[in-house]
Amino acid sequence: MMRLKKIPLILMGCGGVGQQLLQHIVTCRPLHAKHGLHLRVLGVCDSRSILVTNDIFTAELGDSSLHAVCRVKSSGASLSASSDGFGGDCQVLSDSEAPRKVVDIAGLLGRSTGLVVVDCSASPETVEVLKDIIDHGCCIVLANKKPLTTEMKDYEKLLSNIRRIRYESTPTSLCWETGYIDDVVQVGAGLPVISSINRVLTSGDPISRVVGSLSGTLGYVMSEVEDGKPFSQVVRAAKCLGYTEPDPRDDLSGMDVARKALILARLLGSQLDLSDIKVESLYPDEMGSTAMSTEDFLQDGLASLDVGIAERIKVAASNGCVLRYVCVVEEPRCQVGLQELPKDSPLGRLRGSDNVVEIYSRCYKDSPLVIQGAGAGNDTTAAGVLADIVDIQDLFK
Ligand SMILES: NC(=O)C1=CN([C@@H]2O[C@H](COP(=O)(O)OP(=O)(O)OC[C@H]3O[C@@H](n4cnc5c(N)ncnc54)[C@H](OP(=O)(O)O)[C@@H]3O)[C@@H](O)[C@H]2O)C=CC1
Ligand SMILES: N[C@@H](CC=O)C(=O)O
Repeated sequence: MMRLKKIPLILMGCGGVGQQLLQHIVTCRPLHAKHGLHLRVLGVCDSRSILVTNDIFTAELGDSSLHAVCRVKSSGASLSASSDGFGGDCQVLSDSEAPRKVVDIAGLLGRSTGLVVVDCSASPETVEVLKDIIDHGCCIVLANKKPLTTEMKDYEKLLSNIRRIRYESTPTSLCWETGYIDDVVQVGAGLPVISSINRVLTSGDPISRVVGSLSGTLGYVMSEVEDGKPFSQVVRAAKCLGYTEPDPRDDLSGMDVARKALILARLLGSQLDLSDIKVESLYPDEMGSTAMSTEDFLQDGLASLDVGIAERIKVAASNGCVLRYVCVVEEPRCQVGLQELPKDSPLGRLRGSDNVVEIYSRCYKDSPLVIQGAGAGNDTTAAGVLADIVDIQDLFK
């Protein structure tokens, strides 16, 4: 019988994307087994706790425990509130014990069996854990953009020891690996953005400009409002479809796109910080997170934006154009905001939550390298994250 290669894994963040990832892992068991692979989930964290197997060396959370995690989290409860329902050989640790446990496990497994820590949270706080665990030689796979878009020194730390980066996604789902076995780093998931950028760069072809529509939410919102639907209604629909960030203001403020732009700019060698990026917000400061809750924003605030957005779209249409939220990375400039674009341009033709990225270089000067495809959604994102994990299997014995 074929020996299964086992990849130990801890998941941080078990919301829309994290739950879908657990479901994909369970569903893909037979497929992975056929390829001699088994993903051994040792622990799952939410914002307050970790559910972890009692024996990290030989045991794992069984599939019935993973299903139970999904049931608990989709009901909105905390893992810590449901400690009895996960089966026998595991425990729930809460508060500061949870991140400490992840780092402890990384210390025990990083340089023996290896360990992948997957960040499917939307939290800026995980960066501290991630910096510690890469020191232990672990791999990290990120759906969360925040760890790569904090201070430059954090970014440099996370990318220390990089020999290779691959990126296969909406520029969001990233896979990192450092220090383990081969000092290799990979980034990846669905659309081949970073791997394409890297191929261009390593061939000595300097990239002068990257332009794209990188928000599934804003792409969907703009094309639906063009079709006559109210802005507030389509933003709520985008949230239900799993396109938006947990607080959709992260999308509507342009900050989520700015983070993607920053990841691309840093990949091209720029030393920019988030505050250096010119960002256009689609709502006023008075509707920010310090002024109102997400629920109030969705229920009451959003509707006040309907008329203004519809008017801007009408003006664009009268010029034969559509509105697209565009990201431009062109040293020393990096900016994100709405632009009026011809309907038949690559960005103007985009519909729904698709993303498109155009890469301009010496070789791709007049005719850019164009990468396009589905840009948001829990299923697509989780599938990309899973592909990233499987992609680094050669780093495990
Ligand atoms: N949806 C999409 O199309 C895409 C999403 N992404 C990214 O995926 C990430 C997850 O998105 P989504 O699933 O929608 O978000 P959710 O808000 O649904 O889930 C976030 C999860 O992270 C947990 N969490 C919060 N803080 C921490 C922490 N410090 N440590 C561990 N876990 C924590 C939350 O816990 P609790 O349940 O206790 O609140 C929750 O389980 C985001 O960063 C997003 O940008 C990337 C590409 C596409
Ligand atoms: N909220 C994001 C999800 C992926 O990063 C988007 O809409 O693109």
